[in-house]
Amino acid sequence: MNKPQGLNLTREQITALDNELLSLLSKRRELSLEVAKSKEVDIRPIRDTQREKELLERLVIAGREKGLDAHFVISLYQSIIEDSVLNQQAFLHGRANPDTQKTQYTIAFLGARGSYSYLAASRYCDRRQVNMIDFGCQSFDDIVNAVESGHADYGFLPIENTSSGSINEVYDVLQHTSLSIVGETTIEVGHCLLAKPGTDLSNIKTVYAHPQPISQCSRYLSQHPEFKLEYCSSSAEAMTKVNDAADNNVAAIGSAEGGSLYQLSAIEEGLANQKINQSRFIVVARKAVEVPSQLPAKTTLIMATGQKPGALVEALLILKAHNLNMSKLESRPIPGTPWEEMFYIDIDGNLANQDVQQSIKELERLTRFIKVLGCYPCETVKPTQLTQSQLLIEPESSKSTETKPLSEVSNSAKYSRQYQPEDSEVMCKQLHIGGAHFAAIQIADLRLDDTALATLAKQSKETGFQALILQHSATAVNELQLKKSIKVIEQAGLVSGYLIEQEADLVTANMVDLLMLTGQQMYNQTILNQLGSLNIPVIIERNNMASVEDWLQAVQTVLEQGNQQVILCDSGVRSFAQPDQIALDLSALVTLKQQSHLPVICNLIQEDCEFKSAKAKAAKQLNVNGIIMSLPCNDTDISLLRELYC
Ligand SMILES: O=C(O)C(=O)C[C@]1(C(=O)O)C=C[C@@H](O)C=C1
Repeated sequence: MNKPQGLNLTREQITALDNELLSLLSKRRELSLEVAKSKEVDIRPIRDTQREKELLERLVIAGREKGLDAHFVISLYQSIIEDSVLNQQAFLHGRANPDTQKTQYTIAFLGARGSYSYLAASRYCDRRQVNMIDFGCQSFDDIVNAVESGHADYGFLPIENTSSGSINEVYDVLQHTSLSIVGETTIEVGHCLLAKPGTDLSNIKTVYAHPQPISQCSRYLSQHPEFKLEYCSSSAEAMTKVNDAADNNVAAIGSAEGGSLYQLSAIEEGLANQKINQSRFIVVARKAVEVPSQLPAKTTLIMATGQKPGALVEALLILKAHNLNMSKLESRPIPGTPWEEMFYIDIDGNLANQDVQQSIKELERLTRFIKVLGCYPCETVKPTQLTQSQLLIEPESSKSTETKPLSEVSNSAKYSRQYQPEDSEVMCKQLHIGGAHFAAIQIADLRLDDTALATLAKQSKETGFQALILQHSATAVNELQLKKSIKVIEQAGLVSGYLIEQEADLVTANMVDLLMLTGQQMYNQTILNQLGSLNIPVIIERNNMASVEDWLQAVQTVLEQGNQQVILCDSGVRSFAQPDQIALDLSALVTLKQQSHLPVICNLIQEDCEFKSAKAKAAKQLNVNGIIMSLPCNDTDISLLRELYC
């Protein structure tokens, strides 16, 4: 074998080649801007997916001839095209709003340099080739105040994350601001464990992080019970703490990019539960902007429908009638009006569009309050895909061996609508959940004496509950006591259930009518497998730090084992600003109802009293199939239940 050329020489050649690649990419960008200019004149949409398909198809063939595989070529060009589309959008948006064209923007964001908000803001400025002047803030209110008062040109607010859902506090801030949404941007949130260079993982005792990264990395953190978690107001604060620490036994969760600003190294990478972990930010400014018709636009509305039953559904039907897609729906309570809620709706459409204008007019007649928060370019560039047959295009030379088309095997998950389009129903004696059936369930402490339990169970039945789930956090189940309690429940005409908090609790499976798995055990494969082998309904509660994807994965495990009587139960997720508080995740309910045919119920036990009613009613409007409350319930809960049954 010939002696290979020296490493240094090869590396020099690679460096030279990379420089050439960069020059070519830069030239491609310039040409893409030329295309934008001609599209501005011809008024043609920026996106041309037919052109993209032809381009990808041609490149896959050309790449194969040069020894490059199709997947590599496609993912490379999907990134290049995304960059090209976003640059064209930024260019045309700037042209349509000349007063926004400056050489520098003062940007208010959460935390300091290095925080995810900072990274999102600097990326936004980079794309527009403007300098960014930092205006780090301590809270969302401060960000809004900075822009309203003119101290900053733009504010960056995180609105949702692919693993932890909507950021409710930002929606609350939007209720009271005079600012308009003028843009959005999504960044990849690659969580790393950041420490001083040379620090060994085994030395780490304390981890500083913002509550959101903690929730998004819950699986990694559960594998490190030795870490003491310290909450910080931003990832930048977490990094500062590690930088300032005298010892090498502390780490922060943040991005590698942000960490480098604090001289920290990533000692562990890919901490997030989900492979794709992205955060979407909205950009707010004092003046609304116009979006040229060639750009894909989003319009965000805020509205209150009043207490009229079915009003939200009627409002959504207006959008449907105008063929408008709603990409997001969120609900928040209105302070001072405990029975009403404010809805936030993202519509895929331009405010200047006839259908959008007409729907707003029609919505005005139906609502007590409606305001457009802004119309802005949509920055989600859905990558163009090639079909299997296009991907299997073989180079001319190897066409002699025919490629068999891939069989269309359905791999849909059992919980999904692809697997079963219609809503499924779970029936258990007098308890019917799913489809058009709405159910109410209570959770009671097993330590109640039989007389007290009998009185409460009777009240529960009279109030409209159909099932009572017993809970007892003791290490071993007292079977005798349990049997007596179950008898009392059945005598009251209720369905009996047991809350599974540990493996040992599974002994109750042949005593009660149904089981509920606590969210804390949602990742316990042994329990999931055993629940899957049962022939009674099981309610799977979402872990308050788990993503919807993880939750559905747990449900899939149960379904695969055979048990098809599965009910999903959302008990809320940790709140962004107050990690000690649990709040129902309404946007997750929308996603869930779209993705899954299984019945969904909401557990209101941990919900803040102030927001409980508004949240429960919004959940009902989103076609949730039932609720869980604690036993006994108070007068407010009773009247809420009555309203929910209406
Ligand atoms: O050819 C165009 O129309 C372009 O705008 C250029 C380009 C590209 O970068 O290749 C970008 C966006 C379109 O969707 C298609 C192709």
